[in-house]
Amino acid sequence: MISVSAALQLIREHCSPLQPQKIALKDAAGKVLADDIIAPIDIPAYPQSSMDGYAFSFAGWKAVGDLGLFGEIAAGRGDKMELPAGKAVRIFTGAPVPPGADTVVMQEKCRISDDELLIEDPALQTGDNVRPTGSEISAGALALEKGSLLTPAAIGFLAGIGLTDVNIYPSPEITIIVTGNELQAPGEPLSYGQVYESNSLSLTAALASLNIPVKMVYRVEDRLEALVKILEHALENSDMVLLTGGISVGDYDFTLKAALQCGVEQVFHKIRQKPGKPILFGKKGQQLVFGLPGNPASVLTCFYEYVLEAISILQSRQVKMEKRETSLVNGVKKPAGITHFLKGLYDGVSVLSLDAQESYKLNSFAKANCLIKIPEDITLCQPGELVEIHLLPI
Ligand SMILES: Nc1nc2c(c(=O)[nH]1)N[C@H]1C(S)=C(S)[C@@H](COP(=O)(O)OP(=O)(O)OC[C@H]3O[C@@H](n4cnc5c(N)ncnc54)[C@H](O)[C@@H]3O)O[C@H]1N2
Ligand code: MOO
Repeated sequence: MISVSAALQLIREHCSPLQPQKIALKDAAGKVLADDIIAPIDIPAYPQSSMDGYAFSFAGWKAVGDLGLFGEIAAGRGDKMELPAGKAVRIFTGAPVPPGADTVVMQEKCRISDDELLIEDPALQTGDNVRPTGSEISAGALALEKGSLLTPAAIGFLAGIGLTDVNIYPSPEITIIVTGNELQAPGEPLSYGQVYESNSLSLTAALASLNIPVKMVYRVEDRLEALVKILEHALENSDMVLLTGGISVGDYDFTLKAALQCGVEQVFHKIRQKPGKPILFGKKGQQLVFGLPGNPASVLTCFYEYVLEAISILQSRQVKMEKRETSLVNGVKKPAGITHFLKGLYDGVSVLSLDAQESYKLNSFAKANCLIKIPEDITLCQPGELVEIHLLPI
């Protein structure tokens, strides 16, 4: 059995980023940029009016007073007009401000009299209501850094500088295998000795919150040959396989055996922690295998504490939980030599360790917003003591 920190270190040593892929920008929402993006052109590409009104030379206006009118420029006008001195041109939002003009007055702040523009905007200054060329971004400047998350705004920004595709770190292809003869699908009647299968749903939901679709979910009975067959198939098609159940010492626990039989190299098995003690982490080539202990709270705790660490590396993005120090509302006791991860409720000031911490219960986990980490050597935490919490990414 190894410590929590040794397990995390081994995960870091055995994971590496997935190969970047070029994809269409329209499909890139939620992905992570694998390259710096340099703006290919100035945006705006021309001085652009930000108002409906009139464009003119500010210095010219100050010199001559009222301005004569000279045509109009609507957004999208492609021919470049030159504005004669002493003139103002009718202009609309988004339209190019022509050479010879440097300022736009809003139409609400001027009036036309005898074909002349009378500007009634005492606060107006040179350059007002004009978006200068390159003022969003100039050609050659860093538009978005490698590692940035492609949010809707980031996608719009990159489209706005003319990009059609981007290099991203792909989402890992993840297959879930749940094991157990006792598992019954929710919605079906529950016979004696059966439990409703929930691990694949909680894991799928946890991955969905990271924008990672699950490639496939398999349900396998407690039979070595059956598990080997499915695991072999999953390994051929996945970057990561998450198994749940069958990783302890029972006669029907076949996860470790099946993994070894499939050529998976065991990196570690068992961490000095509760819940989730018998977790397995292994590797076959570049493919990662987590054998998560079947108890539903063990599955999720191990997912948050360890699988997130691996996904962060595969995708070159931080999806790990935010850590904070805060004071504990209620005291907790535990034996030495084992790290505990307790379901907690953090209100921004202090954290309450919830009831129902057993690993077969999700009742308290369903209400928790963090895990409280009580280190190996601590046996007693008094109310008011500082503890480390890991905020759940929910
Ligand atoms: N003699 C020992 N027994 C056990 C030990 C031990 O050290 N010595 N460790 C215990 C600990 S700690 C854990 S954690 C569990 C892990 O067991 P497995 O990974 O082999 O999991 P299973 O036995 O298959 O299942 C455990 C539990 O979870 C329920 N389960 C399983 N899969 C699902 C699912 N998909 N959805 C909902 N519930 C599921 C299953 O019915 C069991 O109740 O081992 C202890 N035993
Ligand atoms: O390590 Mo287990 O998850 O406590 O029941």
